[in-house]
Amino acid sequence: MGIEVERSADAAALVARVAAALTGRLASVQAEGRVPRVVLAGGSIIEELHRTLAASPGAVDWSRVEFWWGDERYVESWSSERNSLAAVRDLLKPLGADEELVHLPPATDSGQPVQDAAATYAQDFPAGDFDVVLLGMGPDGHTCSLFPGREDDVLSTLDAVAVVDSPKPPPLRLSMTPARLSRSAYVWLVASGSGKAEAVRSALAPAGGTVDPVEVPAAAPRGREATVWWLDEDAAALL
Ligand SMILES: O=C1O[C@H](COP(=O)(O)O)[C@@H](O)[C@H](O)[C@H]1O
Repeated sequence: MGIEVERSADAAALVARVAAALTGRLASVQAEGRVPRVVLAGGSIIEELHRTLAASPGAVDWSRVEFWWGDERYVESWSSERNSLAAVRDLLKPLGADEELVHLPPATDSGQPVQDAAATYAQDFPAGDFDVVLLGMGPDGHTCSLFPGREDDVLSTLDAVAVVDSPKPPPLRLSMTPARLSRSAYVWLVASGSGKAEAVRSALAPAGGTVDPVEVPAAAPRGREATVWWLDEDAAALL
């Protein structure tokens, strides 16, 4: 299935729109009597989204939502480099998430080597699909901790991989694979700013017409119902 594009005028309009879409989706899953399963991410625009959601929680019972992370930096649990620490502070605590439903990825204080930590991280994933996977994207086209040219990570059939030499610090990371991220009803990637425009073009309007997911990992995860790239005009400028 292809990637749908939703454009917003600027970063503020973008996060407001994604926040409204997410609260609507979660509320409708709850109206069906299910506990929604959401995968969170890190990165600048996603952190802005967290703060917007905390201020506009919508008609969602946030104590009845389950959370995972698409990737995590493998550092101490208290490190400010952790994606999950920012999300807990800015989103989950303000909205009253139930700690029992928050699946924090392992940290180095677990004492595990990073390869073992990746297996522990994956063991905590649900047997079924996610409802919404939220993704950010780096200017190089990486998403989660899936970096361009890392074929073993991008094409892995495992649910999660250990990244030992990330080109973006810190070097040790845990990441869901595209195979696992794609086990979701919806995959929503959010990108803002001119720094992401070239990566957006490479994924959505590539020279020659075909995208190599190994070179543009952000293009790899696909939702079972839909894959939507939510862009502001600066990020979409080269389409
Ligand atoms: O390292 C990471 O970066 C990406 C993108 O971050 P951004 O600040 O350039 O928007 C993010 O999606 C990922 O979760 C994070 O670990």
